[in-house]
Amino acid sequence: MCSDSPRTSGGLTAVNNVSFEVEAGTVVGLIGPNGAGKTTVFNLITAIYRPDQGEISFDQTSLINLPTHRIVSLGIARTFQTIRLFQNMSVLENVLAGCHCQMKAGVISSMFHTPRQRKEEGAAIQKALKALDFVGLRDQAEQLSKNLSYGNQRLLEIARALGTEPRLLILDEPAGGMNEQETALLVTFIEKLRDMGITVLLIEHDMSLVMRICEKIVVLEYGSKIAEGTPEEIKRDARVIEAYLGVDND
Ligand SMILES: Nc1ncnc2c1ncn2[C@@H]1O[C@H](COP(=O)(O)OP(=O)(O)OP(=O)(O)O)[C@@H](O)[C@H]1O
Repeated sequence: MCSDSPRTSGGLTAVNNVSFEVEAGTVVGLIGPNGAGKTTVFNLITAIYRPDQGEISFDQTSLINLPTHRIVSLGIARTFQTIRLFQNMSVLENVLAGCHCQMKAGVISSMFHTPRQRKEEGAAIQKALKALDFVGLRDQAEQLSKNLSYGNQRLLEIARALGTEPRLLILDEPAGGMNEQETALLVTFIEKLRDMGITVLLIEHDMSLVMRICEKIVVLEYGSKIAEGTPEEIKRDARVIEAYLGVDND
């Protein structure tokens, strides 16, 4: 995947000339001070925003001009910085909502609840339960989402993304609001995802997490890329140190 895309919003160029690649099967971190343009990059990849120019591609397929549901069906799923769950729906229903955008049965099939429709629904439930199992929430499948702890709601968002069977999982501050124990568990999940061959691109302010699990880190400041490299290279990079000077990195 690479991107090279100015994105102007109300006169502000949020992201300018940012270009990087995410190698399949790796965990890559996108970091930078608040307002650096990290979420904007995610919104560009997932077609929430459109770049004014540049290219964003996934496995040699251009994502420019594709609608979000097509991007999901290519194998890209994401979570959001602010939790976006259907709070009054069950845990399972939330994951199914993600799976549904991949179902192929047409309107007629859905109206008459044909065998094809029933078969697809059964497969979606199995996929959803598998995703819940992965994040340890299967036992709570029937709970209302709003009754989950904050950390578990974040894990549910990951399960919902996994329900679409992505090849690339994009996580926006997955450890945000998690306690130490929940963060440690999250790290094991991300490592497991990588071992399963799922590529992970994440934004995270928890630097110890980023340094521990990312093979590569891309650093943004004021909408531009200021560094890219291994955790060791990034820790030593003078521009990165300067960008973070005075910022609490813990
Ligand atoms: N829809 C929008 N309209 C106007 N300005 C926007 C919009 N989206 C983002 N911005 C601005 O673009 C800049 C980059 O925002 P973005 O959310 O991408 O930063 P970020 O690096 O993800 O920040 P944080 O770490 O605080 O989440 C900021 O100055 C932000 O205020």
